[in-house]
Amino acid sequence: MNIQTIAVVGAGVMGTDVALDLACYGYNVILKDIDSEAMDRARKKISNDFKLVKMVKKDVKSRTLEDVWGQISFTSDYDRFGEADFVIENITEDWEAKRKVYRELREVCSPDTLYAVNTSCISITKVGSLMPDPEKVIGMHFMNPVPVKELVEVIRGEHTSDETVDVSRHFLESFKKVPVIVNDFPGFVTNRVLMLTINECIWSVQDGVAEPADVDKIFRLGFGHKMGPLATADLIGLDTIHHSLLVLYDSYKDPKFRPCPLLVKMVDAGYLGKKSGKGFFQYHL
Ligand SMILES: NC(=O)c1ccc[n+]([C@@H]2O[C@H](COP(=O)([O-])OP(=O)(O)OC[C@H]3O[C@@H](n4cnc5c(N)ncnc54)[C@H](O)[C@@H]3O)[C@@H](O)[C@H]2O)c1
Repeated sequence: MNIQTIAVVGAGVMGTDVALDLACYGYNVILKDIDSEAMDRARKKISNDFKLVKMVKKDVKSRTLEDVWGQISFTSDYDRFGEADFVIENITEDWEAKRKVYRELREVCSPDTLYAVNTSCISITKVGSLMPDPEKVIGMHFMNPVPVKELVEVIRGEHTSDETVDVSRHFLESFKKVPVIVNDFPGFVTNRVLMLTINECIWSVQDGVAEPADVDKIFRLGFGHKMGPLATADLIGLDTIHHSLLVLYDSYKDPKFRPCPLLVKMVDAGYLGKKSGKGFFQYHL
């Protein structure tokens, strides 16, 4: 299958960087969001993150920011989705929101289009059940920040075909990703473990065991992590952590996944982490 045009749905933290990464490797990208402010932030993020890409990725050194703008078209509608070989969906981690989008996508895309769900915890099988051809639906859990992280956790839904897995693997390798294929279970491997760790660290802060900086220092110096769990939570977005824990809690019906009240309070207060300028730590926007 010759993949040239990728429709990226959702221009938030992940979708924007997915679009940038693909554009750096010459793919035609249609980047869609329903929020005009998100689009403005996406343009700014692409300009900023492109500098990072140039520093860390030797194979795209000859690319310019003008090249990148030439590869990405920004849109708030589905007009060009019929051209998409692959859709990579990165909207908010919320089942009802995702359900609505897939209902729309099935009306506007070609029958040959493949669908990659970028989700932290939502079942790929459940997303597949929304589509006429669930064999063409696969999970692609990209790591943040996308252009510098090679790993992609690829999730095979119950009905995902071997062909979709093979095409996805080759597609990801074409822009220097390293896919690891796992089976579909809520949270997969990464977030089943990571969300629990982050949540437990937040409980430790709430219980007054340690300040956020010390919690993270323990993980960095004690366990050799490059980044502590609370800085990771800020990078991911505390709203996304909250949504992910709710999905895990609902899926396993296990109280160990209940979101810590301090997390809920911070989300209610608009302290979403790096994207809002304040989370467990402070950031310049
Ligand atoms: N943030 C991370 O580190 C991370 C890592 C891996 C996977 N994920 C997953 O990726 C997905 C996106 O996460 P994010 O952090 O980019 O979220 P985000 O909140 O930063 O961005 C989501 C974007 O989706 C847009 N959106 C919502 N409904 C839409 C619709 N119907 N059509 C088009 N756009 C719509 C919003 O306007 C927003 O710009 C989530 O499912 C999340 O769990 C996030």
